[in-house]
Amino acid sequence: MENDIVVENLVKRYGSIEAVRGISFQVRSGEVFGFLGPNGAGKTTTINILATLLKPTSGKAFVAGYDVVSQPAKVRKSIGIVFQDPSLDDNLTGYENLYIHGRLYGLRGQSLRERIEEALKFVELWEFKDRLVRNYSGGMRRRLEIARAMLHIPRILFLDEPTIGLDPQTRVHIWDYIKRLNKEYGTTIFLTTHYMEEAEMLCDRIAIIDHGKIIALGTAEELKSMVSSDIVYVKLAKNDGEICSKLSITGVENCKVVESNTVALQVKKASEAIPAILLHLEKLEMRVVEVSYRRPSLNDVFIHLTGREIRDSEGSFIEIARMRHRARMR
Ligand SMILES: Nc1ncnc2c1ncn2[C@@H]1O[C@H](COP(=O)(O)OP(=O)(O)OP(=O)(O)O)[C@@H](O)[C@H]1O
Repeated sequence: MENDIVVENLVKRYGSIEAVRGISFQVRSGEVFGFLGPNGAGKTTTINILATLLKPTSGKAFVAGYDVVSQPAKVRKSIGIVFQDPSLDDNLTGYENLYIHGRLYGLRGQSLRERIEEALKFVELWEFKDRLVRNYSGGMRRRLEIARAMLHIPRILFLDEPTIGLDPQTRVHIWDYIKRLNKEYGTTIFLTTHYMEEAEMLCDRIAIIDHGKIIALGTAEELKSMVSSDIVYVKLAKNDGEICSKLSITGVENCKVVESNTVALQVKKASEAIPAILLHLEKLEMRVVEVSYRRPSLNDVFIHLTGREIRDSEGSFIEIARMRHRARMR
């Protein structure tokens, strides 16, 4: 299968800070590929190098077959990019924003008008085309940015944290546009995110990045199989301070009280462990109110690999700080 992005031993230093520390990976043509990692992991730096906005310190990167350092113009013709920070002109209408962008890409006349109409209809903004962008909501702006990035039908689309700061409902809509873009236009998509569910929902393959290094790469299922445990939740009718010691039976690898009456048990295979756990509790005459289990999440994979969490709570705190900063800059 053809590769649309090839990265070999890429390094980027900002003075003494090594933001990207020798990463290598390939993105296949037609694939949705995600970089998942916490803030400061080096995701934006990588995307900026691939989009020719930043020069690498060393290593090689090829996008659509072109070298990002020696053939930047050819790379730029093949790509679209949606930046993490807003980059629309607030004082123009949605239509005008796309028109200017299209002219910059050499589109004009009837074909430009047709492309704008198609792109605005794709993201369901056609009826708002004459409204000033300053009166668009956060979700509408993101959609307009996607429309702008797809205007020249790029072979590869880069999305840097495509749903950062958006509410969950709008986030799901944006995911839908990204999936459709990939399916209907065959666009190869490279996106960065620190939302695990976003990586899981959208990406064919995911590279987990931390401190400038790729620490794991594969499909969500492959990554999750690195953590070979399920988590079983057992809710008891009564609180029991000794519950974990009572449940130290064969097959239970770890036990944690998560709520007063509920324990989380780490087991190899939930389907095999649950009957044994229930039988054991019955013998102890402890009444069970509820049993559920979950497969490991990408967050469990990150914890397994780094000992830390890709904390969404921390992410949202940083997002709020960033949005405030942006608002002040406007
Ligand atoms: N222009 C710069 N000068 C100095 N350091 C930088 C610069 N840009 C990024 N860094 C540092 O490089 C590291 C990687 O940053 P980068 O923005 O690529 O990470 P990220 O994973 O995209 O995180 P975020 O989502 O917060 O942007 C961080 O330690 C950051 O502080």
